[in-house]
Amino acid sequence: MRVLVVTAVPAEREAVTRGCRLAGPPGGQADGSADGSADVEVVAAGVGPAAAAAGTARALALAERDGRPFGLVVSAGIGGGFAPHTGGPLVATAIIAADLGAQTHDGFASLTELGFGTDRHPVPLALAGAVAKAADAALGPVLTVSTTTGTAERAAELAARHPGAVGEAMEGFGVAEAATALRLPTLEIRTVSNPVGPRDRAAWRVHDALEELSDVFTKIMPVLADWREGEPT
Ligand SMILES: O=C(O)c1cccc(C(=O)CC[C@H]2O[C@@H](n3cnc4c(=O)[nH]cnc43)[C@H](O)[C@@H]2O)c1
Repeated sequence: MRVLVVTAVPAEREAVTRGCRLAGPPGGQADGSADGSADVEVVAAGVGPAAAAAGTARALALAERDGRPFGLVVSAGIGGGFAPHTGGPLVATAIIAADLGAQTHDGFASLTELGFGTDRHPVPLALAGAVAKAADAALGPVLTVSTTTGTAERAAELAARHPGAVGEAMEGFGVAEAATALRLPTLEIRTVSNPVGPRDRAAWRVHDALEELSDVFTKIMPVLADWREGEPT
């Protein structure tokens, strides 16, 4: 099965590619079992949900045209962590558009609450759990925003609205929208570069998070290689 991994920037794409290479070449054993590596293509689609959706849709469409369709799509990269997840890998149990909706007199109303569609995408939970176990990652909802949280108040507002949320990033919902349009399952995997909250660029650990991202993909490649479409979600 082919896996499409979508990152925002080239540095994340290189980190994922390094991690995949360390897991060995794609292919399978003569008996059809996996050899611990998956056939992975990694694209850097740009920052934010719109760029992510466009880049994902393009990659999926080209693969369909070429007769080499993908079976799984993964949104991956660095991200913010909600306390207590201020470091390490995160795996989404749901991919949620946290600021897609309307400001009302009663506060924020999501797209779902407005009746205009969905503000969340499910993930194949059995696969997410296996990936999280392999990567020693925290499991929980990952929020997609168009504006990075910059205050403790906003972080608290998001955490209260989405109990159990482990992380925040800017691409997952866009990737999931494009994947869902082709009825493909989506995962989101992040490594924490900073705590979600007050804007403090000095607190960002981008290099460490990129190193961790490589390590995560080396660890999870056998899980991705063994997974088959249609398995329990
Ligand atoms: O506020 C700043 O000065 C600042 C400095 C560097 C980077 C940013 C970003 O907003 C990076 C967004 C980019 O990285 C992902 N990311 C990483 N941490 C977070 C976060 O806490 N909230 C949302 N996105 C985050 C994101 O997926 C983008 O690709 C700001």
